[in-house]
Amino acid sequence: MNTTRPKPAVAAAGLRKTCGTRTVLDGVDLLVPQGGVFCLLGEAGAGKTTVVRLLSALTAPDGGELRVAGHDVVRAPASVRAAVGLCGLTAVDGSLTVEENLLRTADLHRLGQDDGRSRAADLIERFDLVDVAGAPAARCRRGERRRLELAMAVVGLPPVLLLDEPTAGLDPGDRRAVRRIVRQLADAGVTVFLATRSRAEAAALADRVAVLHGGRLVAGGMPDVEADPCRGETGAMPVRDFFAGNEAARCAVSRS
Ligand SMILES: Nc1ncnc2c1ncn2[C@@H]1O[C@H](COP(=O)(O)OP(=O)(O)OP(=O)(O)O)[C@@H](O)[C@H]1O
Repeated sequence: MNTTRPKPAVAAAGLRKTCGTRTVLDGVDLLVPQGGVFCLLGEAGAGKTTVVRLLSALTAPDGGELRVAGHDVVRAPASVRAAVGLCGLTAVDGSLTVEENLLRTADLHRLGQDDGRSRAADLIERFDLVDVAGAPAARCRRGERRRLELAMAVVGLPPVLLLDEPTAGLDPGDRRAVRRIVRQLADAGVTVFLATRSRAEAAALADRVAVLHGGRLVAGGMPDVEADPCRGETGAMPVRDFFAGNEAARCAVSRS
């Protein structure tokens, strides 16, 4: 019998980050298992983007431990960067077509010409970009551009995908399309770590939720979505019993 437990996608212990004299993250512990969608929920300024930047090894912690896909962000930042996809990290070049942007990203991941082409074609199909594949990215609508950014983030087949407010600024139809893609990626085995201010977003997508408030985690667990027939269909539903009995968490998200 194989008793080896799969490594968590993210393991943080006592994570601290300061900016000047300001403590932005104050001892954050996180354990994100492989697979599924993990939502980090919190109001503006809670520290979500800082967590995402630490997870992608774009910045280093000032204290605590952080491993992503089994790699230590301080000792092995290059391995962490290779293991994560970060939406928006590779900038879309508006003068290139949608397809060319994907091929360029595939090239950055050293996929090789044939693999790059088939990966780009697959993503264009699956992310509903067929109609704009040959158009300059600058002409894409906002929702198409967001789907392109998502596709570019997963060209290299990262085991962990980091998303910071992936549906912000999108209209409801485009929001649903992005959520559908996020769900498909998670169902295909990608661990999605999604930072959001929106309880509706967390309720629509999350398998697990942690609530960040003032740089500290104040709640975590599984949303009560099974009882909610609207899951994934609407951005406006109340999140019933989402943080039952946890007043701190309710306060933390009351303005989101
Ligand atoms: N480089 C920096 N220098 C000074 N303060 C910073 C810096 N980066 C972040 N902060 C502060 O740290 C806090 C957390 O910022 P962060 O962007 O991580 O929050 P957030 O939860 O992502 O917020 P939002 O939802 O508005 O994006 C904020 O108060 C922000 O002003």
